[in-house]
Formats: sequence, C-alpha cells, structure tokens
Amino acid sequence: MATKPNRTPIPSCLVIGGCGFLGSAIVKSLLEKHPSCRITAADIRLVNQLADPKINYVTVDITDLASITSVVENAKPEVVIHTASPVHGLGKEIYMKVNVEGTRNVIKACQEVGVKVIVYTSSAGVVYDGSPLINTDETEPFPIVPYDAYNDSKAIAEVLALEANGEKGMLTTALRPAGIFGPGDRQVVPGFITVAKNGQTRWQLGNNTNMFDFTYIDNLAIAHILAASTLLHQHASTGATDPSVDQRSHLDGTSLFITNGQPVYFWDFAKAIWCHYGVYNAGSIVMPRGIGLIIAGLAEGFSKLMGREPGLTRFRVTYSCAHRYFDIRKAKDLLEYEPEVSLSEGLRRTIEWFKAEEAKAKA
Ligand SMILES: NC(=O)c1ccc[n+]([C@@H]2O[C@H](COP(=O)([O-])OP(=O)(O)OC[C@H]3O[C@@H](n4cnc5c(N)ncnc54)[C@H](O)[C@@H]3O)[C@@H](O)[C@H]2O)c1
Repeated sequence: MATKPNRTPIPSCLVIGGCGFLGSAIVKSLLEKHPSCRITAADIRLVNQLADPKINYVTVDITDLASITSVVENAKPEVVIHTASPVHGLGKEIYMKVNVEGTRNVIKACQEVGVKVIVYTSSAGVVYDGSPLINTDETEPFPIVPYDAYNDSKAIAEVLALEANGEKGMLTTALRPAGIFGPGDRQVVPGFITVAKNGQTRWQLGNNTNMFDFTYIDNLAIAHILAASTLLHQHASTGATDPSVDQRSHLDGTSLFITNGQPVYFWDFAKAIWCHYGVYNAGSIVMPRGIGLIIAGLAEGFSKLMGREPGLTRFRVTYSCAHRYFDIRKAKDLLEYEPEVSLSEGLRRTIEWFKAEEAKAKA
C-alpha cells in the first residue's frame, strides 16, 4: 500500500517548454496553486505569454548546453518541469536532438546548479508498438521495436530522466500522458475539427470497439504540480531517495500514466467533438480497418507523387482502430491524483474555445 503523499509549497520553478500547450497550462496552475512561487518559463519561441509580472519569460534552446545552463543558473529553481519536445510527425533526427540530447543537457544543467526536483513529461506512447494496450499499467515494458522515432526518443529521454534520480541529491519522476486536449490544443482536437471542415465525418474507420484514453489539459497540469510538490517534500524529509520505503510506493525514479481515467470508444470521442462543433451526421459509413489500410496506402503513394499531404494515412487508420487505455491507480496512490475536469466538461470547454477563436479570426 502506498503511503499518503505529503507535499511542500513550491518556492521556485522553471517550466521548460513554458510557452507550449502543456507548459503554459502548468504555469497558469502554478500561479493558482502556489501563488508565492517564483516562476521562470523558458521556451525556444516566446509566444502565448501570460500577462503576469510573477512570470519571467526567457528564451532557451535545450539542444545547446550553454543556453540551458545559463537559464537554470539565472533562475536557480528548486523544481524543473521539463515539457519541451517537437510535435509528433517529424523526422527521427529532430527527436533525437531535442528529446534525447536536449533532455541530457537539461539534466546536466540541473545537476550543476543543484536543482532538487525534475518532473519530466514523457508520453503514454513509450510502451506502444501497435499492439493493443488494455488497462496497461507501469509494469508494461518498453517495446522491443518502438512504434516510431517520436515514441522511441520519449522513452530514451524518460530513462535518462529516471536514471538521474538520486544523483547529486536530485529527485526525478516522469509523467506519461495520453491524448492531451483542451483550449490551445494544437494536435488532438484540431485533427478532428479538420475532418469536420473537410466534410469527412460520415466515415468511421473500424467497428468502434476500441477504447482510448484522453487527458484534459488542466488535470495534467495539476498532476505535474502534485508530482513536483510531493517530491520536494520527500527531498526535504529524506534528502534523496529512501531505500527503506517499499519500492512500489516510490514516486522518485518512477513513471506514472496520467489520463482522465475515463476510457471511451475512439469514435464516440470524435462524435462528441463533432456534435459540440455542430456536425451531427458522424459515423454513418463504416470502413473496415483492412480496407482503410489499403486505401490509406494508395492515398500516401498518390500524394507523394503529387507532392501533397495525404488526408488518410496508414498511421491514422491504425491509430483510430487501436485499443489504447491505461490504469492510473499508481498516480492516484502516489499523488492522490483525481481528474478534476471530466471528459465531457473538458470537451465542452475545448470546443467553446475553438469556436471563439474561429469567430475572432473571422471578425
Ligand atoms: N499533446 C499530446 O497529446 C501529448 C501526448 C503525450 C505526451 N506529450 C508530451 O507533452 C509535452 C508537451 O506537449 P505539448 O502538446 O504541450 O506540445 P507543444 O508543442 O505545445 O509544447 C512543447 C514546447 O516545447 C518547445 N520546444 C521545442 N523544442 C525546444 C527546444 N529545443 N528548446 C526549448 N523549447 C523547445 C516548443 O517551442 C513548445 O512550446 C511534450 O513533451 C510531449 O512529448 C504530448
């Protein structure tokens, strides 16, 4: 049995990737939950800055050791939350450079400056190889053949972050979110909205018996803050890792799946988005997965010849027919993590935000 987590207020925190979707939500939650925290938000591009004098925005490129070291030295944070990563769908080289070498640089800089706690944002995809993930927990090993370069690089970076646990007095943990969505989302919900705009919502790939996990952004931001303040408390009380504590109840040196804890049928999630968006004809034509893969293969070949982006890809077919949901009991035990915003309320807030943004753009 895990012991009840104790927490310590976070006096200073550097959020790397602090202008990104997740990073800026963490900054916002820190302002709310730890109002006296000195916050530095560092990112390679300073966009979406919150107008609050308590936040110090700085430019950083984590692939450059001197750049990240100087940011950590100036910020002198007790806690570093590292969310930076390129988006999914790019080449292997960029993932190895930013996620692997960049994370190595972040760890080195933190060790040099004496940071106490690192919370690394990993991904639920680190255990995915295309096989079904059904209520998967943290005992699931990394796959022998990773699904793609992005997930491979996230797994390598997670291992680097966790191996640094206990070194030079620093405690580390890794959170593995699945399908983050919310206002400001650039990946999950925009994909479904594009399908609606292209008039393709009638098509459903597969028979919709596959369950999927998604995570509302604010729940995930709070999970990061819970992890940071719990580790900070542990640091203050034991100085580092405590080998006398049952290994299963260690937050340091371990990874936790974080989701909304409400797995849903993949196409039910899509249909809910489209209904909120005002499209009600979804899913009336079911295309079996096998046929979808053949058509996607042809579409990819044709698009390559024409120099265009294919609308349907084998990745999208496989993904939308996959079983992918996770057991989050470990996060509930070790962090007392409880998703505050339900999936349906999260979707409502998200689509309202997208509609408002579209209205602003038209005005
Ligand atoms: N979005 C999802 O569904 C999802 C799912 C699982 C895991 N994750 C992980 O969550 C984290 C946050 O994702 P997000 O959706 O907020 O992405 P995002 O693209 O909105 O934010 C990532 C931020 O990292 C910054 N960044 C990229 N390269 C950098 C560099 N070299 N130096 C400094 N900053 C750099 C970007 O400018 C960006 O602001 C990432 O680590 C991602 O791998 C995301």
